[in-house]
Amino acid sequence: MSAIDIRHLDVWFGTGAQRADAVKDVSFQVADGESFGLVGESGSGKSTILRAIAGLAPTWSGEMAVAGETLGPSRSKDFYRKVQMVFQDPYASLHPRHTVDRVLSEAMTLHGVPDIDTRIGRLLDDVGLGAGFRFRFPHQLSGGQRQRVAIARALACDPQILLLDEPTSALDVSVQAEILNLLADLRRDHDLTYVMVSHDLGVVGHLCERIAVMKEGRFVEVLGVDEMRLLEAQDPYTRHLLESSVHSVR
Ligand SMILES: Nc1ncnc2c1ncn2[C@@H]1O[C@H](COP(=O)(O)OP(=O)(O)OP(=O)(O)O)[C@@H](O)[C@H]1O
Repeated sequence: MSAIDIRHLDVWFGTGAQRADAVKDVSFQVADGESFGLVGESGSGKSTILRAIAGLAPTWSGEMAVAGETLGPSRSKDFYRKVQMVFQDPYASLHPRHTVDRVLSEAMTLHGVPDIDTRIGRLLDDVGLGAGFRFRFPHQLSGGQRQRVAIARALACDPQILLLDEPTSALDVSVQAEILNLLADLRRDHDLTYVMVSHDLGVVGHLCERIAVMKEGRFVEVLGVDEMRLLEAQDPYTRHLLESSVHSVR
């Protein structure tokens, strides 16, 4: 069974004359352990797809089956253990007055994870920080270290799927590659499935096996990362996108 199976997804905001159709008739499947990328220009609907999966888009239609659950208007508590989101901006996604210890223990307490103490140490090792970071506050961390904490929080309850929304675009270029390598290692070591949004074809090419190119709410084309590297796109819009970022995809 696919980790993610989405059919004919429409997502819209507002009603009547105010209605904005953000995602239009999008279908895709992501296999267990696969990494699937969403790319396209700003406003094309990439983040809205992640938000719809996570239950953060109020109005949608179509069918979504994710982590073994057929999704309706609400999500089960266990869904939020199995499916975790990592956001672009670790500055905004961490509470400024909560220590790393508190950030990591809160979700585990909520989901009844046993032996939280030992687990926090292991999580900090897994994301390359180590126990010395346990009682630090976000303002005592660099941008890359904060994103490592956000990733550790996402991993805390042993999820199956990570929804990654531009996870490196707020970081210095020198740090971006470190975080991408970390995400690649974690996927392998924790048997994770990823859906990742990025503006940057190089980033997606580094981490994903397949990518969907989006424009104005629709999928223009889904292609494998090898086709992407060889610039073998069928659709003119995809070809234009690839050719304009040829240095980053090869
Ligand atoms: N809460 C909202 N209310 C109204 N319109 C919204 C809302 N969120 C998103 N939209 C609209 O939905 C469309 C898709 O937005 P979305 O953020 O998914 O695009 P994106 O491809 O992720 O863009 P970016 O790369 O800039 O984040 C845009 O036209 C956006 O203005």
